[in-house]
Amino acid sequence: MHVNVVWQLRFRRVGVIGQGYIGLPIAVLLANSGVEVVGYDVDRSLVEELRKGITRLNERDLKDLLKKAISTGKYRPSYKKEDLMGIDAAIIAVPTPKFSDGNPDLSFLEDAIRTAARYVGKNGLIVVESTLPPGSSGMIMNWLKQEERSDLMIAYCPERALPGRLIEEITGNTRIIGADSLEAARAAEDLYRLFIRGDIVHTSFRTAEVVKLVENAYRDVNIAFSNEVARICELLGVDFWEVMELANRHPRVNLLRAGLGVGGPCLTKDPLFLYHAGRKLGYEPLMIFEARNVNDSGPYRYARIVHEVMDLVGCNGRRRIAVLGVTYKEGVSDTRESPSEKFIKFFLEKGYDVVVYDPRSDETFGGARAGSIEEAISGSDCVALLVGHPEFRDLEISRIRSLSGKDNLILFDATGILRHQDKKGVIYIGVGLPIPYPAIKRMEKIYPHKGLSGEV
Ligand SMILES: NC(=O)c1ccc[n+]([C@@H]2O[C@H](COP(=O)([O-])OP(=O)(O)OC[C@H]3O[C@@H](n4cnc5c(N)ncnc54)[C@H](O)[C@@H]3O)[C@@H](O)[C@H]2O)c1
Ligand SMILES: CC(=O)N[C@@H]1[C@@H](OP(=O)(O)OP(=O)(O)OC[C@H]2O[C@@H](n3ccc(=O)[nH]c3=O)[C@H](O)[C@@H]2O)O[C@H](CO)[C@@H](O)[C@@H]1O
Repeated sequence: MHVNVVWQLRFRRVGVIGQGYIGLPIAVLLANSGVEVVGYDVDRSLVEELRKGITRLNERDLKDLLKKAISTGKYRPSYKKEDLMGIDAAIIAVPTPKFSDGNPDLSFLEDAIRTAARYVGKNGLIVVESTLPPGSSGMIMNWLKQEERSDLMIAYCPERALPGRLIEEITGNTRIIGADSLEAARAAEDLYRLFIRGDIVHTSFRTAEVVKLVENAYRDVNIAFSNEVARICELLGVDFWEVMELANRHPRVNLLRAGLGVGGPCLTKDPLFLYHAGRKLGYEPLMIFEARNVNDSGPYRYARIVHEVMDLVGCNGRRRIAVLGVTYKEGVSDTRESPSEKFIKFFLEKGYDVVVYDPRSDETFGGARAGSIEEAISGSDCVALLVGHPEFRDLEISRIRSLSGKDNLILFDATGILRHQDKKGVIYIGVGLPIPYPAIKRMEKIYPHKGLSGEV
C-alpha cells in the first residue's frame, strides 16, 4: 500500500495518446488504479462517445472499466491537446500502419510524439505502445531534439495482447520494456506496475522492437504453413483437419488452423516491417515474404474455386451468394484487413448479388446487409461461412439447405465447423478438404501467388 502511494505521487497525471483498441483499455485500467488520465484522441466523435461511457469495442470487462473510470472522474477523454497540460508521462497508442509497399507509415507516431513532447513535464516519461519498426528510437530521439525536449525519458513497451481477450492479456501478459537508459526502464516499470500484474522484463529499445515483430511474423509464418499444407491436402484428397489433429499428437508439432487467410491490423503488417528491415540491410527474408503471399492469396484462391464450381454446376441467371462473417477472425467485431473483404469484392466484381450477415459487425464491404442469417441464406445459390463466430457454431447443413430453397446449394466452409455433418443435398467445399471437382485442380497452375498484395 505504501509503495502504491509513492508510485501515485510520481505519476499523478498521465496522458494516453490514441484511444483505440489499445489506448482505451490502457487508459481506463490506469485511471482505475487511481491515476488521473487524459485520454487524448484526434477523433472527436470517438471522444464524445467515450465521455458518455460508450465504447465501440466489444471486449470483455471494458464497458464496466470505462464506466467506473468515468464515474470516479479519474478518466477524462479529450480531443483537445491543451487538456494534456501538466502530465507526468504519456503513453502512445496511435496506429503505425503500412504503406502499400509494406513499409511503415510513422506519420501518426511522429505527430503523437511531438504532441507528447509539448505537454509532458520536465524529466518526464514517454512510453510507446504502438508497434515500431527497428530503428525507431533514433527517429524518436530526433523528433524530441527538434522539440527541444531531450530531457524526456523514452521507453518502448510493445503491446502483445490478443484482441478478444484484451483486458485479460494487457494485465496478465509478460511485459517487455525496451529502454536504453536504466532511469527510463525503471520509470516505465513503475508506471506499468500500477495496472499490470504480469512479469516485467527489461531489454534494449532495439531488441524490444525486434521481439514484437518476430512474435507476429512467427505466427504468420506458422499459419501460412498450415494454409499451404491444407491446399496440398485439398489436391491429394486428404482431410487437413485430421492431418492436423494427428500431427499435433507428435510432442514437437503444433499445426495452427488453416482458413480463408490472415487478417487483422497486426499480422498483415508487422511481418513486413521485419522483412523490410532485413532487406534494407542487404538480406532478403524470403520465408517471411512468401508467408504473407500464401496468407494473402487465400481469399482469391477460395473465391475462384467457389466461382468455378458454380460454373461447372451450371448456376444460371443472376447469382446470389450469402456471406456469413466479415470480421477478421471469430469472436471480435474488428473488420480491419479482413480476408472476407477480398472474397466479397471478388464476387461483386463478377456481378453476383452478395448478401452479408455478421452478428458482430454491420460492415458489408459493398455487399447488401441482411438483418438475420435466414434473410441472408434465403434464395442464395451459394452460402459461404467465412468466420467461426460462436453464433455460427450451431449451424446445421440441413437447415442451411432448406433455408436457401436450392437443390444444388454450394456450401463453402472456411472454418471447418461444418465438416463433420451430413453433406446430403449440398455441394460442400471446405478449406483443407478434398476439392469436389477434379477440374478445379488446374487452377494452381493458372493462378500462382504473386505480389505483395496477393493480387494476381
Ligand atoms: N489492435 C491490436 O490488437 C494491437 C495489438 C498490439 C499492438 N497494436 C499496435 O498498437 C497501435 C495502435 O493500434 P490500435 O489497434 O489501438 O489502433 P486504433 O486505430 O484502434 O486506435 C488508434 C487511435 O489513435 C488515434 N490517433 C491517430 N493519430 C493520432 C494522433 N496523432 N494523436 C492522437 N490520436 C491519434 C485514432 O483516431 C485512433 O482512435 C498500433 O501500432 C498497432 O500496431 C495493436
Ligand atoms: C503472436 C500473436 O499471437 N499475436 C497476436 C495478434 O493478434 P491477432 O488477433 O491478429 O491474432 P490471431 O488470433 O492469430 O489472428 C490473426 C489472423 O490469423 C487467423 N488465424 C489465427 C489462428 C489460426 O490458427 N489460424 C488462422 O488462420 C485469424 O483468423 C486472423 O485472421 O497480433 C496482436 C497485435 O500485434 C498481438 O498483440 C497478439 O498477441
